[in-house]
Amino acid sequence: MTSNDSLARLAAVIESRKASNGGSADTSYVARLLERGPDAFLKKIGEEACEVVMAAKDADHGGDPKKIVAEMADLWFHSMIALAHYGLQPGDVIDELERRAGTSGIEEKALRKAQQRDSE
Ligand SMILES: N=c1c2ncn([C@@H]3O[C@H](COP(=O)(O)OP(=O)(O)OP(=O)(O)O)[C@@H](O)[C@H]3O)c2ncn1[C@@H]1O[C@H](COP(=O)(O)O)[C@@H](O)[C@H]1O
Repeated sequence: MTSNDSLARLAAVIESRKASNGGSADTSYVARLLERGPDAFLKKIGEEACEVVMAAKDADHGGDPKKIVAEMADLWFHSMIALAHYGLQPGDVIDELERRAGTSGIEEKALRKAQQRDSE
């Protein structure tokens, strides 16, 4: 199974929880978060991002880098709940990364700054 398939499968589960309209909030963590709304899952995204940073800093000081994987999985998972809430798909993010492929971040930033200057 490719990573795209895994993301698509998880997105489909999240969509099915969304379709239950909070009906399975007693048994489903996803349904519960969707029912609680953006404040709940956006807070989790912030927390999980901090946990990724902490795991990476631990790894810098001799900790196990695999902890970064676990924290990053939590971050991706909660981010996917946000995507579903806003009617988006992981494929939209992958398409955006594809669109950026081959464009250096430095080149892109210089172009953006030039466009900003032109519009001022
Ligand atoms: N990938 C995940 C996944 N990753 C993390 N989590 C849950 O995310 C929660 C938050 O993680 P934390 O480390 O912050 O734990 P916590 O302290 O219990 O969290 P809070 O009390 O702060 O909410 C935990 O309860 C994890 O179990 C996930 N819950 C579900 N999934 C996927 O979503 C599917 C549907 O899940 P349900 O909707 O629960 O059936 C599952 O089959 C999985 O594929």
